[in-house]
Amino acid sequence: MSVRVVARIRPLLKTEILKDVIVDAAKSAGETTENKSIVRIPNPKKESEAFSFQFNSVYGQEATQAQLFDNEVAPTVKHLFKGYDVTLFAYGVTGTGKTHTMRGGKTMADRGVIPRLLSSIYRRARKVEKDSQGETQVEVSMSYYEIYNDRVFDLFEPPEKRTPAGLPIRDIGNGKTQVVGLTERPCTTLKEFEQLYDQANVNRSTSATKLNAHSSRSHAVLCVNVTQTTGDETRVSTASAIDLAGSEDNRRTDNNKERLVESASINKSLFVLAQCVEAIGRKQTRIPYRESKMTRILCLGQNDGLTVMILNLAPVRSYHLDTLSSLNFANRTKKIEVNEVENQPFFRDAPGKSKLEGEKVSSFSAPAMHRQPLRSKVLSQRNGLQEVTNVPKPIKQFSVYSDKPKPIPRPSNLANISQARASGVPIKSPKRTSSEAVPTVGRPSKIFRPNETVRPAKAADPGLSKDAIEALIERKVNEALAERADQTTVSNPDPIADEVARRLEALEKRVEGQETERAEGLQYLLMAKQHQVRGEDVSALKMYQLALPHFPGNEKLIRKVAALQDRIAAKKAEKRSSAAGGVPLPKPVATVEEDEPADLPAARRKARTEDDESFHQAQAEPEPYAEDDDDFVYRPRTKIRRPPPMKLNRSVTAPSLEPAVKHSPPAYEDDTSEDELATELTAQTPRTKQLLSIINSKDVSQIKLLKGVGAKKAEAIVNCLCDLDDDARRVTSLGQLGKLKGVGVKTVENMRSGLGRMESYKTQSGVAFAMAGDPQVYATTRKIARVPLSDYVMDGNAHGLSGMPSAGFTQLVGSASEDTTIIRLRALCVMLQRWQELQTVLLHIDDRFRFRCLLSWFQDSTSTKPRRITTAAAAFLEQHAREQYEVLIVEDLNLQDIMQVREEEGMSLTAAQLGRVVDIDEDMQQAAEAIKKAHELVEMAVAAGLVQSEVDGTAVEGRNGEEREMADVPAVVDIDWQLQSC
Ligand SMILES: Nc1ncnc2c1ncn2[C@@H]1O[C@H](COP(=O)(O)OP(=O)(O)OP(=O)(O)O)[C@@H](O)[C@H]1O
Repeated sequence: MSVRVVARIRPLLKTEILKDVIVDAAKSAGETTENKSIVRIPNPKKESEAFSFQFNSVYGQEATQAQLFDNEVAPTVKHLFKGYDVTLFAYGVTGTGKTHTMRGGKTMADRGVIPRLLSSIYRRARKVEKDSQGETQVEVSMSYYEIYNDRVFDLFEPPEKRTPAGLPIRDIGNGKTQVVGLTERPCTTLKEFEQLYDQANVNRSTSATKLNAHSSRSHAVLCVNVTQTTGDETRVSTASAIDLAGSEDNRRTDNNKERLVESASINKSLFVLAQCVEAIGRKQTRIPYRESKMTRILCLGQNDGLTVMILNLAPVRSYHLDTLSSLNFANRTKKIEVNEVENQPFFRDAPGKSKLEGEKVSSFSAPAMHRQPLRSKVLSQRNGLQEVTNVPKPIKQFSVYSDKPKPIPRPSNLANISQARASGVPIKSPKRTSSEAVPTVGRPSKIFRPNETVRPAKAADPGLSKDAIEALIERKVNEALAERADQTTVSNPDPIADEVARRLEALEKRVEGQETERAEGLQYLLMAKQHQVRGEDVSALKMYQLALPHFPGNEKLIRKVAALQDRIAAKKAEKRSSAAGGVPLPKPVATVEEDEPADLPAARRKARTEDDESFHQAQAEPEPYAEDDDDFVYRPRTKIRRPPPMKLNRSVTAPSLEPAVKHSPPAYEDDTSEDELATELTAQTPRTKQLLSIINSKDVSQIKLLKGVGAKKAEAIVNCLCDLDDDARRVTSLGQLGKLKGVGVKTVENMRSGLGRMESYKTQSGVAFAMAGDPQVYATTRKIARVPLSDYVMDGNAHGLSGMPSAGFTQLVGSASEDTTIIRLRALCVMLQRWQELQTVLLHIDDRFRFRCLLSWFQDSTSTKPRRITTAAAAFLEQHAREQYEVLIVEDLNLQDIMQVREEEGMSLTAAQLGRVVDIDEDMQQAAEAIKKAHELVEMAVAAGLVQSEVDGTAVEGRNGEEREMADVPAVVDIDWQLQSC
């Protein structure tokens, strides 16, 4: 079933006047009832013409809250009680009435969808209980959180209690995600709900903007869990009501810096949502839902349920283009097919079936957000869907009518587009040319993202990629076989086979289960630490206890828990005795961290506050949950403080081989053990892991490819490893590696720096980290940029560079001068290297003039910049400009030039040319084969050990591990060289 899309046109506000109204609701031809299903809006280029968009229902200005609820939401409640999940979400530009629709006002008539929904749920719950004569019991609980600046915050927690990094989300398999550490509140009556809901809404981030006095600055997600229990059978279903923040055009909002930051984040997430919807519409295999927390969490209709999208529209001219853009989005959304799958009841005693039990185990009181990513409909598991299909069926095909219908020439190329535009024919969903084809044919920004069939999505496998697992298993088998071959007596071959089987089993178990468990444990640890820093010992203890099962038998952790328990007990006793006027008890020796006494001298308290703040800040910077929660790495405090810029490079990306504690004297006695604990428990970085696995492969041909290691040294290393005792034949840390004969600290650093320098993009935030291993490039870039480093390393946002444009963008690209803009962009381009991030930056350029100069700069093939980015950026700018500034494209841009560049570069791509010529051609179908072949060859080259694949698969290092020029890292590096090698 498709997502049900209903549009609602809000009434005029006091500041708006009737003559500005341009949007209205109309009946579709042949409609006999009062129902309206068409939104009409004039063509911005030709007012006499109107576009008509058809949806499931359309509510005009006069529509009441009750009408909307009764017609669109009330019918879903009975399905909720049948076990289907229901998702309702409001989408629209800022100030169009989303919050009014979802939350509404305080009077009975003004109440929005959410209070009405709850009221309806309670009513139905009572009915179900009554009808079953008390045999069925219904419990209602809820969780409520917001996604603010791409971080998840529990709205039941006051803002001052929030951790800057927000709550982590993690994948829990099957494409579902879970918000870890979310509060779930039972609410038995409507009154109780209202209290909780109102209280939580106070915590929601709202601010006044020019377009809305109470603008929501976050996406708010309310999950209402309905649990029906009949005897041993329990059925849980969830209604999610989502009030998305509205996109906003910053030229109209006059936003200040803080609002701009929020706005950037909102716009980005909505853009990603649009991309997801588009990707689904195009049936692409890769849906970019991981690029924003909102899309990661949200799925339209939780995919397995009913989904209603309420499209909020403003009726007036000032929103004209925004309204068109929303209508186009809704148009695409409507075509998304979702599965309607009933949540199966489970039986309390049946092990492994309990959804509730599962939740209890996996997330302490955490109501899980079980959602799936946006995806195309696969196969419906049509369990008892009869009821659901009774919901009024959406109209199958969305159509746009024009009052004066004209044949719309489908532009086959850019010239046609110009023609079409010149003739005034609307192009609502402009056909992308090459830029569109990029994702379709798997022109991934990370070119070594393996072929789906070869190496499935990394996301599903937080610890090791499937290839790595395969390789590991193969290596294990080989090791075992080699050991067997080494044996002089083959007296007992069976035990060896058993041994291999056991080891493989253990390995599989570790890879499949324990890696995930460990990541979860680490998350608890991090949260514990955060609580502890805030002096919340009880919560910290709870987190440590939750972490315990993930690190069974870890003595330090056990000691930590015991110390905290002692300390809490001592505190209680102290409180009691001071309440009784007695002498305070002495504190236990094994305290973890001193609580801040009330009478602490002000200066000291300040120092500590600052310390804590910097800690929080430091935590927020590398964003341990950032971007890819699966690759979670708990970074001990000593390592994530931001050192001065130049030194930062070395200290962060090239971790010293010395123990972490040496770097920073512990503030408290126990902090040392904290860090040691963390060090002990944490995995090495992916780069270190990769290095160690190469060393442990004992494969001379692989080892000799490491930077600074020739054939001789490689042999020496392997000999040295083979000389070790059986047990110690593996190197498990950089320290151990450095101690091998002939390998010093410097060699290790060399080896490591030769591997995947792009790694820093993935795990750290900010451009500074991108510059990490290479101070020279960093210095040059700074020089080019002529802006202070601080502008680049702004706020350590979860998505690294995506934080940068939001916070520092106005300084960077906001300059009025064309030259400065380009110089800065050039610097950014050199630094970013990754299309994804650059795209985010470009998105913030909503100015015709800059669009034009940027586009021409990107098209200028003589300037030094990565070709991959150049072509992609040019295509992107074109596309974006086309949507936003159609006229600009037609009038101002030299399309012939673009065509020529493409023709020269892209038309006859071959695998061998890919190294130099990348991307964007008019006919990607042709190129697709070549690209696919090239990828396969690269895979082969990597597998054959001829080249080293980077950790995150972004680029490939040369044979000698030498660094590529920063400005010259194309999507496929030296493919022709690799081909020769192959
Ligand atoms: N159907 C309606 N009837 C009466 N007033 C409405 C209606 N819809 C919206 N409004 C008014 O319009 C203004 C903006 O609405 P609202 O705050 O709900 O917009 P929004 O889309 O949630 O904006 P943002 O995305 O900025 O949060 C408010 O003053 C609200 O009361």
